[in-house]
Amino acid sequence: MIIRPLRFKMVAIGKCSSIYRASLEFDFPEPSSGKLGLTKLPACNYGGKSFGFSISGTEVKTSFVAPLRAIEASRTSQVIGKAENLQRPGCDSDDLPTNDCNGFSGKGVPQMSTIGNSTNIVWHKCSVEKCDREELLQQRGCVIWVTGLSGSGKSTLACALGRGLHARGKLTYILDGDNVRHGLNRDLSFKAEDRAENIRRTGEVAKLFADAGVICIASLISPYRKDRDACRALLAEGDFIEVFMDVPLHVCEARDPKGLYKLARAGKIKGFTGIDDPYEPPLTSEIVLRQNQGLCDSPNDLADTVISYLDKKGYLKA
Ligand SMILES: Nc1ncnc2c1ncn2[C@@H]1O[C@H](COP(=O)(O)OS(=O)(=O)O)[C@@H](OP(=O)(O)O)[C@H]1O
Ligand SMILES: Nc1ncnc2c1ncn2[C@@H]1O[C@H](COP(=O)(O)OP(=O)(O)O)[C@@H](O)[C@H]1O
Repeated sequence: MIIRPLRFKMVAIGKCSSIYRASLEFDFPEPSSGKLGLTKLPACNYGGKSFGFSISGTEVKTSFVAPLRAIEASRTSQVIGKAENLQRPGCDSDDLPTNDCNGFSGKGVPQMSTIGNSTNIVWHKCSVEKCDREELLQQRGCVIWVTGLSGSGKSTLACALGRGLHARGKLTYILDGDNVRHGLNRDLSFKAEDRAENIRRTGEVAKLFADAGVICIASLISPYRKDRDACRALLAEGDFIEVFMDVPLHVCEARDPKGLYKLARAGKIKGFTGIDDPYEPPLTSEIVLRQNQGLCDSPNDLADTVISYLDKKGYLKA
């Protein structure tokens, strides 16, 4: 196995003055077998099998198996509220889309909606839908939302998970808090309302990836329960899988790979999560990854836990 060095470069992006572009990778030794190998990192306190976890949550619906309908038709419909309220013609039944190519059904004027500041908008629906994309990809789109303190191992898990799923032929995409703040969210700071907007935007993007059929891995501190729950509410039941990196503050602070805790303790960074800004731990995560007796599993073992969950819930097939 090859472990590439962990590299961090501190940069100032928009209002964020101390975020890092992270680059870390673990190469898995057994890609052909599709089985993850154990990774033991020197200088990391892994301790073999002693990282505990628990899995909870309700059974997800069975996957849609409708054939791909490459029909050049489209339709419009009004959509308000949660994704589970969306009509899914062509997915859950043999109904074909009934609207014509101009996007109107001929049954009257389409209903307009007002969403936020957008007035007079109409949802435009296409006949190639999520289930069709999932059929192509042979997987089910979902969002794995990794939350935890800075230094708890979110990015490391996200990378290990991305590699593990990639080795199994699954399409993933990582939305890492640090990285998303380099572009889409470069205008946001770390004050509460900006963190909320950071989570909201990332949640919406993650939802689009899931709709594309991709297994989207979002790794952000996402310290406020309300914001995480709002992201959950964007997705259909079961499609939002919250992974809580339940690593105590003193462990994260001891790791301090970017030196941020040190700066926060010295008062040089204000409003740092866990120091002088709150972190609200999840109450009902699907997966909790926690240390046991001060030791934890390797990132690959942790990724295996998540992959087993996805497999059990049917996300690794269409
Ligand atoms: N004030 C403050 N509080 C917490 N974190 C800070 C802060 N300032 C900069 N950083 C760096 O930004 C990374 C967290 O970004 P996120 O987008 O995940 O944060 S949040 O979800 O909006 O709270 C976080 O990266 P991770 O260590 O990967 O979590 C930090 O490196
Ligand atoms: N399972 C683990 N056990 C021990 N150390 C880990 C583990 N996962 C990550 N680390 C180390 O902890 C530090 C923080 O990891 P990172 O993934 O950057 O956390 P986060 O993204 O939550 O800030 C890094 O030095 C990393 O090597």
